[in-house]
Amino acid sequence: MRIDIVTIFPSFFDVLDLSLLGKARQTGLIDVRTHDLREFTHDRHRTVDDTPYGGGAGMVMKPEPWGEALDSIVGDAASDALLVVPTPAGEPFTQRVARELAAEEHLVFACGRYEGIDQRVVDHYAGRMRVRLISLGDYVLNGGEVAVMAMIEAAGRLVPGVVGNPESLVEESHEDGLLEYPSYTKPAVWRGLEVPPVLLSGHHGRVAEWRREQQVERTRRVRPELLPDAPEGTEPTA
Ligand SMILES: CN1CCCC[C@@H]1Cn1ccc2ccc(-c3n[nH]c(N)c3C#N)cc21
Repeated sequence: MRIDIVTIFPSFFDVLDLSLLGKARQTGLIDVRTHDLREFTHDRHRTVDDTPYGGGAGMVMKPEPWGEALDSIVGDAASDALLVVPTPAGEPFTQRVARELAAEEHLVFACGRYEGIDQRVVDHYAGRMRVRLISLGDYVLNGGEVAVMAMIEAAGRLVPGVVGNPESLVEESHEDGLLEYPSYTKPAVWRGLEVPPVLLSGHHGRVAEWRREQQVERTRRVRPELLPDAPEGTEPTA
């Protein structure tokens, strides 16, 4: 998988050199390239924003630098790459969307700032490649970088070979539609708190049954709307 990120804060993504994704980069499983949008400006001040047509507060990101930056990545014709634009106005980012991104050969992320990117950028590239507007959640960030970091981590870890033990991906929250069960490790008693005895029983069947029950109970308490039989409009009971 190749990932290109266009941003005015390229160093924000230096952290991707660490941990699992760092190893995936070193082994060539994931090729991550950052591009400084200001490198595609031509004025002395390296301007990337301007006042909004129609008035209003804030600034809007100019289309010209974006066009030059994205053309430098996908060329000036049709492309099989997927352009992902993080925005509060996008489709919700879920584990299903993470799986869809993980299946892509080439992802291009456009990190906006200010009030966002001139709409014509999305409209222009929608004519030559697939474009998805995706929201990290129902709250407002100052730009797309945090969202892109989360999307890259959530999708990158699903790329075959990135996580050592693929089995560990199966029993995670949201992977099977339910929240994950509680986990414990040594010591068996800590500050008077004991590990649930079934986990010390060595009976794999009972452990599996207990873990499933914990998943359902936790999901019903915290995110009942995720339960397969949840009626429309279900609210958390926690
Ligand atoms: C604050 N400012 C005026 C209101 C509109 C947003 C703008 C800031 N901003 C600029 C580019 C940009 C991209 C993503 C997000 C974003 N916020 N919340 C999410 N779940 C996001 C995603 N994914 C925010 C962004």
